[in-house]
Formats: sequence, structure tokens, C-alpha cells
Amino acid sequence: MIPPEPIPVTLLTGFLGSGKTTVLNQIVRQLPRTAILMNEFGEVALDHQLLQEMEGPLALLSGGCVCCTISGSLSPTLKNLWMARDRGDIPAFERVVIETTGIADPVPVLDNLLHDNWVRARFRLDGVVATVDALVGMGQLDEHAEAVKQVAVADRLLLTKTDLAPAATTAALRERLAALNPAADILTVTHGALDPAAIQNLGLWNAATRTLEVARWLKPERYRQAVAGRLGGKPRTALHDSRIEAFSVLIDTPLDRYGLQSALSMLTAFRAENLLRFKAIVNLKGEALPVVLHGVQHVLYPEVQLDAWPDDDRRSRFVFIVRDLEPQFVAKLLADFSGAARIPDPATP
Ligand SMILES: Nc1nc2c(ncn2[C@@H]2O[C@H](COP(=O)(O)OP(=O)(O)OP(=O)(O)O)[C@@H](O)[C@H]2O)c(=O)[nH]1
Repeated sequence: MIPPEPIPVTLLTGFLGSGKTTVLNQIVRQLPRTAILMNEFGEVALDHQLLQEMEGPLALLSGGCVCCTISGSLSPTLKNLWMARDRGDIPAFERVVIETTGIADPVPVLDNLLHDNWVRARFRLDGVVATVDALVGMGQLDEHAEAVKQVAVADRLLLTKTDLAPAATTAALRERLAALNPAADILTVTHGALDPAAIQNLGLWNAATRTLEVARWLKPERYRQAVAGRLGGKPRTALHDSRIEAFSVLIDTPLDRYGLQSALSMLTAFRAENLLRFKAIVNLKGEALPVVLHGVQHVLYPEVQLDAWPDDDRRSRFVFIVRDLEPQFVAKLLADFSGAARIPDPATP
């Protein structure tokens, strides 16, 4: 049976040893009815006293959570989990947390969640949470592109091990994280102690308020603004990662739908490696209500039509996090395509 509302899925990422499992153990204790998906039981040291029964790839945890290893790719695992829930073989979990291994690229997981129709009818991505080690995170960001990507695609950052790191190191890391991903709030989590609300309702849809919360999700005011041809204003913080840019593009006039689609297709198809993330609320020519767009590299999330503008601002507002891509180029591409391209005349083939 298809549920009235898809089950929220949280993707928990973070570099090797950054504290994912420690956070997971807290989640399991505080949020009963959670299904945890992981690569292997052995790989993630979930507290053994929590493991009650194990059967095949499934384990029941005391307190009502269930644990499942990912066999092969994500979609069949989610399907099996769903079937077991439907048959009543396991407790009716209300959320899923997927723990990726330390260096896993989160993008294929997002791809899987968004492009399998069966999965999409039953599960929705709530958000991406990334743990960052306060003591060694700076070096990991310097050395590993995956660590930077994990931070860039996250909706929330959990700064771990601040008890071990000098205050100045933590402050510098916070500044760097804010520059890499301005919209993601950074929470300090020591030994995994966190309010479960910290990892829930992070996406556009807030299940707690039952509303689409565009302003909370987009936060364009935290980005410096790029305009076609030049980059306006000073960066809010010093940008150590010179190849990474986080910026917003604001466009006053309503945009041509087909032109915008072309511009975004060019970015997602030909510049996927450079496009770490974008989000937007868009005013389309001839349409009274805005649409919300969201993409990660080549993965475009389904368009969401809002039933009202969230505020008085009628401009299209885009926020981007890119690597090795000029903000001015992106701004110009959007402006040129969505202003210049004409809606095709249906009379001409
Ligand atoms: N002092 C301190 N230690 C922590 C904190 N968070 C986690 N740890 C320790 O850091 C080590 C690694 O934590 P894990 O939770 O296993 O990290 P992980 O990201 O799951 O590791 P991998 O699965 O190997 O990538 C463990 O020994 C934890 O006890 C913290 O806030 N402070």
C-alpha cells in the first residue's frame, strides 16, 4: 500500500571517523521507529547491546528501531525494507537514516532516491546531514574533494569533537564551513549528544509545520550576489577554498520557462562536476505562482509548484555552490537564456 505521505529519509554523511556512528547511536536511542540503512553491520559499530535479533540483512534494535544493510544498490534495499514493513515483519518505522561510509559520494544516493518512481512514491529525501571533525576537519577539507562535496550538499552540519579542538581551530573551521555552504546551519555536537529535531525537517517540506518553508530552506541573504559580468560585494567570510564559490543570482523580470530549462540543462548536463548544488524560487513568465527548483550536480529534483509566494519579493532567487565555475558566467547564462529565448510557436514544427 502506498502511504498517504512518503517516509522521510535523512542521509548522514561525514568524513572517516568524524562521528557519524556516535550520532547514529543517539538517534537510535532517541527516535524509536527509525530504520537505519548502512553498508554492513560490522562497518558501523552500533552499540551491540542494542542489537536484539538479526535475520539476513535485517536487525531489530531494542527500543523499536530496525537496522538494515544495503545489498547492492539502494533502491532494492528500500523496497525490501518497505515490503517487510508492509507485511508487519518489522516495526512500522516512520523515518529512514542512511549512513554512508566515510568517503562515499552522497550524490549517487540522492540520484537513487529521486529517480526511482517506486521509491519516490514511498520515500522522500528530508535532508542531508554531514558530520565534520573540529580537530582534523580543516586538513580533510584541504586534502579530499569528497569532504568538500559532503559539506556543500548538506542541509545541516554537525561539528563534532569540539571538546578536543582548540577554540581558534573550531572558529576558523566554522568560518570556512559557512563560506562553503552558507545556508546550512552549523550545530556543535559533543559525543553525539543532539536534539533529534536537529536532523529532521531540513528540506523544503517541514512535516512538523506541514508547510513548504522556502525562506528557511533557501536563505539567499546569506550568499553574496553575482551579477552577469561581475561579482558584487565582498565575500561575507574569507574563502579558503578558492575553487569553491557560493553565491546568489537575483533576477527582477519573470523568466522564460524554456530558456531557463535550457540554461539549467546546460549546467546539469555539461557542468555537473562543477555544479555542487543549486536551489531556487523562480518567477516564470505568464505564471502567477512560483516554482521551486533544486539540483545537485546532474541530479535535478522534481519541480515543486508553490500555492502562494512566501513573501512580497517577486524576484527569482537562485543560490549556487560551484567548483571551478565563474559566478558571472552562471549569472549571464541564466539571464541571457531566460530573457532571450522565446516560447516556441506551436504552429511551427
Ligand atoms: N572526544 C570526542 N570524541 C568523539 C566525539 N564524537 C565522536 N568521537 C569519537 O571519535 C571516534 C570516531 O567516531 P565514529 O562515530 O565511529 O565516527 P564515524 O564517522 O562513524 O567513523 P567511520 O564509520 O569510520 O567513518 C570514536 O572513537 C568516537 O567515540 C566527540 O564529540 N568528542
